[in-house]
Amino acid sequence: MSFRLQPSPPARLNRCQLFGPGSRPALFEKMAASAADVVNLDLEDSVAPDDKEQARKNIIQAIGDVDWGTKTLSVRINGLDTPWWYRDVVDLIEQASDRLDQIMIPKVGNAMDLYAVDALVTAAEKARGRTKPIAFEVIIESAAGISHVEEIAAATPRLQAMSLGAADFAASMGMATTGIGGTQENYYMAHQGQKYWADPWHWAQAAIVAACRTHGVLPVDGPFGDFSDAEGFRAQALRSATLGMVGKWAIHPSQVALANEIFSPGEKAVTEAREILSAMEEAQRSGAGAAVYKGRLVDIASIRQAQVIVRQAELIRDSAK
Ligand SMILES: CC(=O)SCCNC(=O)CCNC(=O)[C@H](O)C(C)(C)COP(=O)(O)OP(=O)(O)OC[C@H]1O[C@@H](n2cnc3c(N)ncnc32)[C@H](O)[C@@H]1OP(=O)(O)O
Ligand SMILES: O=CC(=O)O
Ligand SMILES: [Mg+2]
Repeated sequence: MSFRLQPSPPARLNRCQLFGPGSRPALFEKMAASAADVVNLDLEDSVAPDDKEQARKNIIQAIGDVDWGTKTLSVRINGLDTPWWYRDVVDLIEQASDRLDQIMIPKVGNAMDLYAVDALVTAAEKARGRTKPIAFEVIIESAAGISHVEEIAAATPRLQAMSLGAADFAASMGMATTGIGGTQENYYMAHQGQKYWADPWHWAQAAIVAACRTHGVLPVDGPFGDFSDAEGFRAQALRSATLGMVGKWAIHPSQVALANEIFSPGEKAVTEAREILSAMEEAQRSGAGAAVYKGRLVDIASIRQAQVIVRQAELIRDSAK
């Protein structure tokens, strides 16, 4: 056990991040009215090169005009390998209202990428006299990004969340797929004539969760492209939640309720968690470090597990007030 305590991530809900292209302003009110905790207005890959400037203007206008309620309002800027990103940052900070909470930076490859964006954001914020600092979310979606995931997670105190971008990640890694996330037909083990499918995203997700938990950042699962496959989305999201991720993207409104359901602990889980905490309080009062709950061992580590569930339930309850 390190003597350094694991930092807590930002205490905000991030069960679902709903995306929409900045070039489709007709979607903005619908995104604001959705049940997603986070809205990501996109300037990057869902916007064609000829539409970039207009999309930027649409987004800047909408940040001030639309009632975004209590959502975390985020804009995905263009990648650092494009001619658009610095203008995205400067125009957003100089021209958008202070309602903007976060900038999402795609295809981050190392900590220096974040240093560069941080420097630009810091200067623009000072020039504008902006008092609410812009938060960052990054997308890990390249071989370089996953190789440097820990230094990226530690790169700046602005960093609040980190997502896995399965589409670009697969491309960068040279994976033999055109799907966006989910089960991959050819990724299986064969045993006694049966196929057993494995999860090709698992190792990258686990690396992201570990880096995020080490540095107090929210780990998030990215897109699931086949929005007609609710069961596939559910299976992917359940695996992510089990690994420690706090939420998942929605690239279509039909995925929002699913993500919210899966990343909200159910009543049974919350009741069990509270009962474990009570059982442990009881045990500790009598000087014991362990107890039996429903026929199984619970100990001091069980308190920490149960607290994860109870804290998330309380966050959801408080956000509904
Ligand atoms: C790999 C990555 O980088 S993923 C992240 C970037 N990608 C994106 O941002 C894509 C986001 N999603 C979209 O652009 C769209 O949902 C699409 C293109 C996938 C499908 O769009 P459509 O063909 O309009 O979808 P569909 O007809 O099923 O829409 C149903 C309803 O939901 C609305 N809707 C569609 N997408 C969204 C959205 N992202 N947010 C809110 N509402 C939406 C439609 O306007 C429509 O509303 P209506 O019933 O009032 O008419
Ligand atoms: O940006 C997201 C991705 O999957 O690529
Ligand atoms: Mg991408």
